[in-house]
Amino acid sequence: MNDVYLSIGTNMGERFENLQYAVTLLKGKEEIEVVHISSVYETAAVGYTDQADFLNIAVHIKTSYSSSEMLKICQWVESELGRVREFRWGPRIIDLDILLYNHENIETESLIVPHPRMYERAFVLVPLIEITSAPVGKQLQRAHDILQQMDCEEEGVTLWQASAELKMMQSVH
Ligand SMILES: Nc1ncnc2c1ncn2[C@@H]1O[C@H](COP(=O)(O)OP(=O)(O)OP(=O)(O)O)[C@@H](O)[C@H]1O
Ligand SMILES: Nc1nc2c(c(=O)[nH]1)N=C(CO)CN2
Repeated sequence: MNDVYLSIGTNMGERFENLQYAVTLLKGKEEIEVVHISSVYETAAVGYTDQADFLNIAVHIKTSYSSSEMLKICQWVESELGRVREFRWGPRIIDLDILLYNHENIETESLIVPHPRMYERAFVLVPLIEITSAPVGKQLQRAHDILQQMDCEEEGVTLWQASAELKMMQSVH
């Protein structure tokens, strides 16, 4: 089984329901076990800043899918929620990014892992580190070290809901 960390973000429509639906779709796949879901964080938009705040979570899954299959699953979830690609870093009903796939470094035309911008994004690092009690491996240790230097409030990341409802959806409660 492969250990995979995903980042999920949304800033359109019913944001919490969007997160719930995305996790439900992942859980519905026989090849995916949802091990941990972070609390929900409200985060100021990064990149293109003239848009609504996001809700962000990180999810740890175990899966037999390869990394390229996992990318397809993420894109399938996005399309099931009706995501329309408008412009880079623009508003979105849902966005699933693969942060880490085991300890692998992957670089293909369609997939780069670790996610190339994850280490500069507090909205990724805060939920990610929350669900990794011991940062095992170089990549998580780096995420942990960078986060220690960040001022989360200044970065616009605040706890929105330590969501029991979402936590109920993970296999370890
Ligand atoms: N680790 C990754 N996770 C998800 N998509 C990736 C990854 N690496 C490369 N991609 C590619 O990035 C493409 C664009 O993704 P997307 O439109 O979600 O970008 P974005 O979310 O707007 O920006 P960002 O990549 O900065 O998060 C996808 O079609 C996918 O092939
Ligand atoms: N706060 C926040 N900002 C973003 C996000 C996101 O999920 N949260 N996703 C982006 C593209 O991946 C660009 N900017």
